[in-house]
Amino acid sequence: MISIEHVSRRFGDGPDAVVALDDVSIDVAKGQIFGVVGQSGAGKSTLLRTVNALERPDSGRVTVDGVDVTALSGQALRNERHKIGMVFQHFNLVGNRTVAQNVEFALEATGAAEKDRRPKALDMLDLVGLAHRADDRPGQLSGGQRQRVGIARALASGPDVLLSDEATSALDPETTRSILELIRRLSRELGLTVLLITHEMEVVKRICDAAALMETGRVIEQGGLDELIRTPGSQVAAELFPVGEPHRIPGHRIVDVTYTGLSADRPVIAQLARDFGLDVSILGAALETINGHQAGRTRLAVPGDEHTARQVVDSLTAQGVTAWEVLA
Ligand SMILES: Nc1ncnc2c1ncn2[C@@H]1O[C@H](COP(=O)(O)OP(=O)(O)OP(=O)(O)O)[C@@H](O)[C@H]1O
Repeated sequence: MISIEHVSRRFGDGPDAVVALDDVSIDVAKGQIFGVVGQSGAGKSTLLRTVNALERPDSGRVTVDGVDVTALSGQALRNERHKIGMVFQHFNLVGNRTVAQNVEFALEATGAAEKDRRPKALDMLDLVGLAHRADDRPGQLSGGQRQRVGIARALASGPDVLLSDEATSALDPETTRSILELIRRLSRELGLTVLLITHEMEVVKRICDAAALMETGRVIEQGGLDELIRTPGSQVAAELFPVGEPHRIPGHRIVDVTYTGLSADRPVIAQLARDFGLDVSILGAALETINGHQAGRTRLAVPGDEHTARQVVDSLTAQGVTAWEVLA
């Protein structure tokens, strides 16, 4: 649905030039919630802005539902933007207009007839649970409620794609959770494709189907969340499961075990002790609910040598979990 192909963008010239995007390629499937995560300055905002053509890449292209947005301008671009809703960190609502009027603005931009705007705005507000606040001003609402209005406004033009620029960064943890749940519900109900940028792993963990990690303009790793958490050495997985940096222990090998889905409920470590008679110690463990499913990682110290570690990894793999030796 969204295809970012070899996109590069540089700001400035000469020694002061900043490479904000360096050969970035990302594919977001229809209906998927895709998170781009990274530190400040990684290039996330610039990337998001290339998708609705607020930013032009120096090279590469972006297509949305098969349309090359990098090649559009004028009315064609404005029409295309109606298919792409945008949610902002600071909501960007107009303070001296009512909640309903804020949503109506978005409808006006699409050319909707005046008589249809208010009923449609109320429908949108109903979708986000705020129809009863239609005639209040944004200043009378909480941060979470304002973001709900921001979402209603973004959806008013009936977009296929929702771009979210740190939509929950200004909100407290509980409100963040409710906004993320709303985005996930709307994505599922409306078949919306969501591309969100965030610096918070919590956001990735809660709603993303897939994610990309960016660092200084480059994508360091990307993939489905299930796949990333089973990839040895994945930085996304290391942040999702905070079991710490591994340390060598004399006479032991260090093995990480990752459980997803059904394997999360199986007593695989007890089985290991029975099969090999090994006195395995647990150095760390993290259990998380990732996109609604339970997943976990356990770090083991296995007494023995490389050969023992290999046998343990093979046995764990045969039991349907993902295991690998760290610091091998
Ligand atoms: N219009 C611009 N002119 C010059 N430099 C820019 C411009 N926009 C972005 N940059 C630079 O490009 C790099 C990437 O910025 P970008 O805002 O995309 O990162 P980010 O990951 O979204 O960061 P943050 O989370 O802080 O918003 C930064 O070094 C930034 O200073």
